[in-house]
Amino acid sequence: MTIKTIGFVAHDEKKSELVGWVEKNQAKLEQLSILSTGTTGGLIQEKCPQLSIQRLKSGPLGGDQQLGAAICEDRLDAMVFFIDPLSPHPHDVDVKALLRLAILYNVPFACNLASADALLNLL
Ligand SMILES: O=C(CO)COP(=O)(O)O
Repeated sequence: MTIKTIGFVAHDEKKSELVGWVEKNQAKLEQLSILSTGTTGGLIQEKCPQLSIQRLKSGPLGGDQQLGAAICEDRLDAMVFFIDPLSPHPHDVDVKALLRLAILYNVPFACNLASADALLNLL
């Protein structure tokens, strides 16, 4: 499996965890094109200006659906989505739809630190 493009998403309570993980692994991630929901992508870009990040809409405004479309169109090879399991989200249906498409299209995705570390081994 060749991973050229990766998606990054995190719910608010998980954003600092994801930004820290990307910072720690940026040397490996620099070789990839990155798609990210708007707010998550902005925070990552601030800390890691050398990464090439295409920022989509914010998640609640359609960013999760844009990532889903990228999966359907074969434009996303892997995804790290740090989900907050303890808070309700108004766009929960979008989150579910994105995960459903990742499963359907056999796109590897990681939803916590341990699985994100494992995903890195595919790069
Ligand atoms: O809500 C999100 C994922 O469901 C993330 O969107 P943002 O990165 O724009 O906050």
